[in-house]
Amino acid sequence: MTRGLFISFEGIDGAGKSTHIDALAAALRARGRSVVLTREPGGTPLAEKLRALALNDPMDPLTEALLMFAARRDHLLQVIEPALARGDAVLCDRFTDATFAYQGAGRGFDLQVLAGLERWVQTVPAVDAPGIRQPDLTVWFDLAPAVAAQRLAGARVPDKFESQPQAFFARVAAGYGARAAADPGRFLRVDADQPREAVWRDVEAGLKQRGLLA
Ligand SMILES: Nc1ncnc2c1ncn2[C@@H]1O[C@H](COP(=O)(O)OP(=O)(O)O)[C@@H](O)[C@H]1O
Ligand SMILES: Cc1cn([C@H]2C[C@H](O)[C@@H](COP(=O)(O)OP(=O)(O)O)O2)c(=O)[nH]c1=O
Repeated sequence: MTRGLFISFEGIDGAGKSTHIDALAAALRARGRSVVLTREPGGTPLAEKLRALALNDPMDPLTEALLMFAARRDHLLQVIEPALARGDAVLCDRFTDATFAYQGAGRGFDLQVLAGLERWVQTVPAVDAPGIRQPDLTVWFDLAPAVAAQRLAGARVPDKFESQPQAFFARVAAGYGARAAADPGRFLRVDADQPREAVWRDVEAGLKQRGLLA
């Protein structure tokens, strides 16, 4: 049976994740893989309710982090783990790196507490201790906040995070950089400040190089 494959997509709002997730899903399906496209926070009825709260209601950083991880636990158990057990490819628009980047670096919430929650939430029967479930690959769309803001201007109505000032996104971007530096083997950094076709070529090349795309 084909081994499951778990790929997350990360980057600040407007970096171009959504633009390329569908293309990767199509490329994998064209090669005969079953693909589950999903997102965080969200991906299950309960987690989508938590998403609506987390993205719209004001709350303190601990409450926000707990909602993100509560949504993640439900999503992991209901959707991601069963899909990986079937041998599917799971493409997830954001995962735990986003919590470290937004609630940790962006809001300034304690990274040690986040690391503890990560360990609790991502401990699953299919992964032998002391390991935890992590994406096999994280595609990180790296883009300067000023460029992302330009792309988003007029493109959609901003949610609670998207309406944050650029200084917030500069911290979030640095947070992603720190996560990537701590686990370089898992991260594929893509320069998102290029035309769409060039960004896609880099995504495709990175996957091919790792033997994840024929
Ligand atoms: N390489 C690119 N160059 C210019 N604009 C882009 C590029 N990639 C995406 N966009 C546009 O930027 C906006 C944000 O892209 P999107 O994929 O929704 O980002 P994200 O999902 O990371 O928030 C969209 O309007 C999209 O059409
Ligand atoms: C997964 C996750 C997302 N977020 C934020 C980042 C985004 O601003 C928002 C939703 O992400 P996203 O789905 O990328 O938004 P959109 O569909 O509008 O492109 O949630 C966190 O703050 N922490 C998290 O753990």
